[in-house]
Amino acid sequence: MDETENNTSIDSVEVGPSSPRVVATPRIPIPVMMRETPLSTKRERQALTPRFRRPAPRMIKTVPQTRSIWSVRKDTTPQLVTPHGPQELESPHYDRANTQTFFEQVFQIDEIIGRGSFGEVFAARCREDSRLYAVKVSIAPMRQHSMSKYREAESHMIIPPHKNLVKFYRAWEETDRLYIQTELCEQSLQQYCSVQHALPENEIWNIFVDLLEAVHHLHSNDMIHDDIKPENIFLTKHKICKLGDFGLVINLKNPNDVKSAEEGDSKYLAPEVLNGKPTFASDIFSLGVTILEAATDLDVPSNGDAWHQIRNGQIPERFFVGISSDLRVLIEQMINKEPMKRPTSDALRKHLSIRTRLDSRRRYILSMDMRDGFCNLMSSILVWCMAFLSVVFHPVTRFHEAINNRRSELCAQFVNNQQHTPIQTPETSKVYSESLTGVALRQASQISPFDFSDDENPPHSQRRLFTGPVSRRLNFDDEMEDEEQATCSSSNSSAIETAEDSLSSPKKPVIPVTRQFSSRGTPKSARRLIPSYRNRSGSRDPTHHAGAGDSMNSSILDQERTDRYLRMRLAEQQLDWNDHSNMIDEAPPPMSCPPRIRRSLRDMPRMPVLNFNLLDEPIKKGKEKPVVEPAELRQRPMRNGLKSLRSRMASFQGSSGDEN
Ligand SMILES: Nc1ncnc2c1ncn2[C@@H]1O[C@H](COP(=O)(O)OP(=O)(O)OP(=O)(O)O)[C@@H](O)[C@H]1O
Ligand SMILES: [Mg+2]
Repeated sequence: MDETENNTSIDSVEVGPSSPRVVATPRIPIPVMMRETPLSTKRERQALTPRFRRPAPRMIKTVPQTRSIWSVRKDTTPQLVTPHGPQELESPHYDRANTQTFFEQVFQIDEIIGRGSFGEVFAARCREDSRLYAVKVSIAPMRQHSMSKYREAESHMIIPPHKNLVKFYRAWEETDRLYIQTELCEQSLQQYCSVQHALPENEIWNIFVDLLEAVHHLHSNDMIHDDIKPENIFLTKHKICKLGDFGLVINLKNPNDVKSAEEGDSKYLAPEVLNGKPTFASDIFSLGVTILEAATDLDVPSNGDAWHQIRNGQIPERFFVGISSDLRVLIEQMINKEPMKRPTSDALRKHLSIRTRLDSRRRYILSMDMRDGFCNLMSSILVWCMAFLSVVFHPVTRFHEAINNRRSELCAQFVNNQQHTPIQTPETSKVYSESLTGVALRQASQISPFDFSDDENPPHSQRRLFTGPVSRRLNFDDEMEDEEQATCSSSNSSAIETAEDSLSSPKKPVIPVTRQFSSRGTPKSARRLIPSYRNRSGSRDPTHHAGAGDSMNSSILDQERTDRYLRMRLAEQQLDWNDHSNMIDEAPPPMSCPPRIRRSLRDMPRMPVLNFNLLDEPIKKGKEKPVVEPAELRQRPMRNGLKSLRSRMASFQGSSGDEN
């Protein structure tokens, strides 16, 4: 085709000594199909074709089931593949009795990271050392007695390890499938290039140098890789290139390998291999195409004219824009049609551009290895330390926990045992209980702490008054039971007033009594216990019709209660507060008691013993005087401690004496 007729084509622009005329044409994008040459970059192809997005890899928990046309022997025991033949495979995590495969038992499978013609590749964490590996599993069960059965595994074992080759760990066979465990890399060069497209030149040189080292290592060991391509080249997290997939590797020392040599990927295939056997030079050709693809983002053709165009050295100039002449020359030499004209790996290493980079690259890889080794060492030391510390401090933490629990148990026990309220007046109960619970009395002057009539769940400190041994100890006699207990517990002294109940019986003398259970100020829990309250609330209930017997009983009960109350008040009045011989001698609180409670107990005056005999004395009818509740007591402000109670009692005594 005449170039002058198509001067709008980019590919028609020829620059260089071979072209006499340089035609500077405007760079109008032309669809690939209309171009003179079918070669294009991968980015251009992506722009023309609908974008295909590979679906996210599926999380696989087990090795997928596959079918085979081959009838296979189900040998379930895993066999380690070694250069000296199969050997028994052992692992502390493998249980023969378990129906799962060795792979499923010893590895925790993360995801599928790749699929090839041979098999599927899984990223899996080995339970033996908790590290991640790539495990390649053959898709189809392999034919029995197949000569090439273990080729990839054998190649891995034969090739001496090299920093630019994917590291091999082990291979085993189970249920006629081959498993190859190798080092896990971050991604393949093909994946990296498909994202980055044309890579910067320094990265290209690094890749070139790494791959050249790998190829040189293989060639110097009489091995031909035969499948060099970006899909079989892997990048680590430090961007170090590693050559992998030794499925087609030819060991020149093994005549069987040479005989059964297969062609690699046609995209990267040297032209002479179509009619012959792979050679070192064919590897160099594949490496040259790989570097060309990485450097120019060329969409490498697998066949057709474009395939021949590359092999004839007719790569349009535009692909080399921005690439140094050194790199371009080396690439062109490597993809030379004539295998004899291609440089050997050794000759390439001696090239000035590569030789200068080899040393720095070696140092970089060494430093990264050392860094990784150091990080691994530190992390394993850290894990050991953490394990050690957790073992050492486990008993200490348990001990501390146990002591704390015991201490709180003892405190609770002590508080319960120390509750003593021999004088069962609302005032004393309140003072004592509040001193225990730490509720300040000044708060009580504003809001009665016991007025939670509408609250079924009073605060914890208040709830204590109605539970436990306090109320149980208040039984002066069996009959009093709930009523008296509740009277003593319920310390709403503002409830002292003339009893409405006593007015219900006109025959009885009008005696001022304590209204024991007012609907306001008496906790519901206490109200429910008390028959008088129940009767009262029952009479309010329109559905409740109390009979004559009921009212008689209740008036007798009220009378009794009033009598008892008056006797109690008399007993209180006759207390000798200065008689210390009559005091209860209590042991000091133990040290396990919280200091706050200990302090309040220490500051409290000792409680006098109540003379209960007074209660048993027969009541002298007519002699008893109605107790008039002093206004001071009724409107009593809630003040601190027994001191105020004592002074009030004294004044009350005095006032009653005056009356006498
Ligand atoms: N060690 C590894 N680290 C990370 N990814 C890997 C590793 N080995 C394989 N892969 C991924 O799995 C894909 C297929 O792996 P591999 O090339 O070994 O399989 P294959 O069956 O030989 O395929 P093909 O014959 O097409 O080359 C690779 O392209 C790569 O994406
Ligand atoms: Mg492969």
